[in-house]
Amino acid sequence: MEHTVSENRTYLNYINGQWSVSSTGEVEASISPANKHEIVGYIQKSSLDDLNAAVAGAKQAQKQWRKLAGSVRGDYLYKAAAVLERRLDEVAETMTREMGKTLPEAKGETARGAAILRYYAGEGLRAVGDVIPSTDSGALMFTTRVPLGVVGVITPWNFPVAIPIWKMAPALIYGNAVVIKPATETAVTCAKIIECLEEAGFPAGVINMVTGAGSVIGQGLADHPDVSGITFTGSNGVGKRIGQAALARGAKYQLEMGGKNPVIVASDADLDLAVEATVSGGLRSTGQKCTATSRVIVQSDIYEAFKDKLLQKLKGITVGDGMKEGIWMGPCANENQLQTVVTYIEKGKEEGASLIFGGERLQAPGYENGFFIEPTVFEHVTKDMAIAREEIFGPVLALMKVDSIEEALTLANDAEFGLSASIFTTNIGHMLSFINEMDAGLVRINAESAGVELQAPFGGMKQSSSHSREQGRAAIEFFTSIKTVFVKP
Ligand SMILES: NC(=O)C1=CN([C@@H]2O[C@H](COP(=O)(O)OP(=O)(O)OC[C@H]3O[C@@H](n4cnc5c(N)ncnc54)[C@H](OP(=O)(O)O)[C@@H]3O)[C@@H](O)[C@H]2O)C=CC1
Ligand SMILES: O=C(O)CCC(=O)C(=O)O
Repeated sequence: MEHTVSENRTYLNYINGQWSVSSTGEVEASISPANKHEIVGYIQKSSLDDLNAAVAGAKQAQKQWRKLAGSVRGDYLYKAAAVLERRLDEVAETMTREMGKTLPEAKGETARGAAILRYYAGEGLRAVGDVIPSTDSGALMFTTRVPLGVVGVITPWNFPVAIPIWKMAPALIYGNAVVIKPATETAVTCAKIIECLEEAGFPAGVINMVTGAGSVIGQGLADHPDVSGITFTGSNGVGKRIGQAALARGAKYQLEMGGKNPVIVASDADLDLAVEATVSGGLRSTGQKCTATSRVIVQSDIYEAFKDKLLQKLKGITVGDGMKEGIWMGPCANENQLQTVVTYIEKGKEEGASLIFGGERLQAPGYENGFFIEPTVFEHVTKDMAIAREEIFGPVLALMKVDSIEEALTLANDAEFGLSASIFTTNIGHMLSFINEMDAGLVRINAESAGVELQAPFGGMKQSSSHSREQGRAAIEFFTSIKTVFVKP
């Protein structure tokens, strides 16, 4: 089969300030999910020797890096933001070609990456501790914070720019060195971020990237005795394994995992707003966000009106190659993901839910080489069905009908996960019940479940995370340790 080779460059590991060839000599192609014959670039299948070299370089570099003033570390992040902004179009295009989200979404995410870098650059000048009155009037007692050392960063493919940056930027500003293992699916995009960081002039060894299999390089980071902290976003199974490996050797860990995010539509809701937000929150990025809406819980008296408006809106969704203008929804990011979505659609039908929109893989001419699926809606979904309980990570909405807000809240909370949840209502009482009773790390009123603000804490309850929070000032809790200082002259 002829390959449309759009780029035949191999993206190397970045170790101790050098672009390095792996000891394995093996590479694999990163392909476009919109056209599996299009190769975006080649990435290395690295070995534990490569990882060990990266960790050793990071360990050495961190000793000097932590001694710099926070403002000096911040200057590197400001420079990186400027470089990323200059290369925004190129980075965003690589992201779209490599994982499929539409170009406007990819551009928005890349701009968000630059904003995150600037936010954490500013952290270099903010307070880190408290003065605490001692019981000894002649003593000074205060807290300060110290970096962990070398931080391992394991990232998924669904936010190829924002997630690596929202993990690396706080790690760096607080004085850690990093070794990142990006998702294989989006390693070319990650290499471009690392190029931006390199251009910003970070000292050699402070930032390292090693590509390769999760089971080798990701697990190797989790097990490595010189890696003091591991931050991970991805699936629950892998996250739990990483957490256990880190716990076993006393390392700090932070896990962001799945969601089964509900939206409640109350009788008094602005239905147009609720429909708009359900479509955007559930189907943007082809439903591949941990914050994506997947359960739509609607009060019975407005159920039919909501459903009609929703189906009407879905008819206007254009599916296709995210590089093309006018496309609203791209493909699934890879073939496995497409298969997972198809399997859940089949399960939904088998378990007795009614398919009322979409449900088919798109394979007509123009789609045949990509991993495209229609936006899909089920109704008559009951709480025990797989499509109501498990994370699908695809453009599938499950409609559930309830009689009251109390019933809606009970159903919304009947999930293993607790990441994000929304309610659409104009009733202040419903809003307050939702804020108080909804078990989720993010609760949003009259706004979609997806989309987080970089300056606010982000993380989930229950199985969605390791109960830690990322982003905003909350990041300092993971990337530093508190030291309590008692000074007696
Ligand atoms: N919470 C979220 O935002 C995300 C959730 N998911 C969920 O996970 C499902 C599967 O997606 P998938 O890409 O397979 O997610 P994974 O959890 O497998 O991948 C996430 C990251 O972990 C790495 N990894 C894989 N195996 C190991 C391991 N044994 N030890 C350490 N690191 C490892 C991956 O590397 P490599 O790419 O090389 O395999 C990748 O960098 C999705 O359907 C979705 O439900 C997926 C992505 C993001
Ligand atoms: O909704 C967002 O912007 C962030 C989602 C996210 O962190 C994820 O899907 O991993």
